[in-house]
Amino acid sequence: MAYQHLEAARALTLPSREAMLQRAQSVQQFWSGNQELLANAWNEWEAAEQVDGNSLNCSLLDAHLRKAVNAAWEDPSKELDVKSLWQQVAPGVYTCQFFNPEQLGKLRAFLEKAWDAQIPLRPPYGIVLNRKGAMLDARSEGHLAAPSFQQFYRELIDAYMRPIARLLFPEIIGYDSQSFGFSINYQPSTDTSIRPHTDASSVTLNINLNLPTESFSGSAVNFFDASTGHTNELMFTPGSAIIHRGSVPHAALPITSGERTNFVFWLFGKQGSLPNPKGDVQPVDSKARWSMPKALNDNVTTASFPQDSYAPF
Ligand SMILES: O=C(O)CCC(=O)C(=O)O
Ligand SMILES: [Fe+2]
Repeated sequence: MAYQHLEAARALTLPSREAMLQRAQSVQQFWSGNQELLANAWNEWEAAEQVDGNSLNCSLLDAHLRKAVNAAWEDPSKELDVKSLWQQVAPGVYTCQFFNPEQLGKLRAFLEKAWDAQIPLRPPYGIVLNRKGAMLDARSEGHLAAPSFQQFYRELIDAYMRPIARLLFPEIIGYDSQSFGFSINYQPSTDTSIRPHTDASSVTLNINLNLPTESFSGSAVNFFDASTGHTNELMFTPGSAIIHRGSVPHAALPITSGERTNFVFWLFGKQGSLPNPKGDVQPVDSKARWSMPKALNDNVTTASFPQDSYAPF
């Protein structure tokens, strides 16, 4: 059999939604017991589907952001050009155009294809179990382990999210070595909203993946400003991103038509550690912010950013 792992993975029976919601032990056993099989299956899937390993790359990003980030990696003294692309919309909350909407079709096509691969993917528990979402980070069992996706995900986290987060939220330095990620999808008939909560992250990057042709109504994200009592209601547009301190309370309002698909990425410190809200912030220079794991393509572990296996959910 040419693709024996792929076939074996497709023959698995996914635990029921009820069992997942109850966090039954059999569910945990399913994901941990099949971890290696699933990783092999995703490898074979890329070969079987002739997935172009280079189709997911930074040309999908907004050109202004990509250019400014590349320039800052070359010369960290240019980092303010990155910062100026992010607009503060509430305390601890910034927005920016992240993906180029015209390019997003490539990413969405890949994700749809992966969704249709019939390889079990673990949906994110988060606040509620999201039916059409997937775990993305290699620390998460049942994650989207397709190698080309993992390479792209690492680049988004290591080349973009971490230095941007350090620029906007200096207190996260030292609490940003670990990454976490999942996708979410809202539809009026399935998962519609998320109640108010804070994230177990030092910083969260939430990126919309809707195509320009995919409109939706409702589904604003509310951010609560404890100092004023104000609620700031933000709407995603195709490819736009919100980056916020994990500690800022937020909620997603019910979606009333269409669909919304997002990537949600978290950073935190070793074993889930988070910055002390009252702690002193150590001043660091721009070079330290734009210091990079040695090899971006080196799946997870790098000398400067060793990953642990702690997962918040
Ligand atoms: O609806 C959103 O985009 C926010 C999602 C969120 O806050 C979460 O998954 O923790
Ligand atoms: Fe959240």
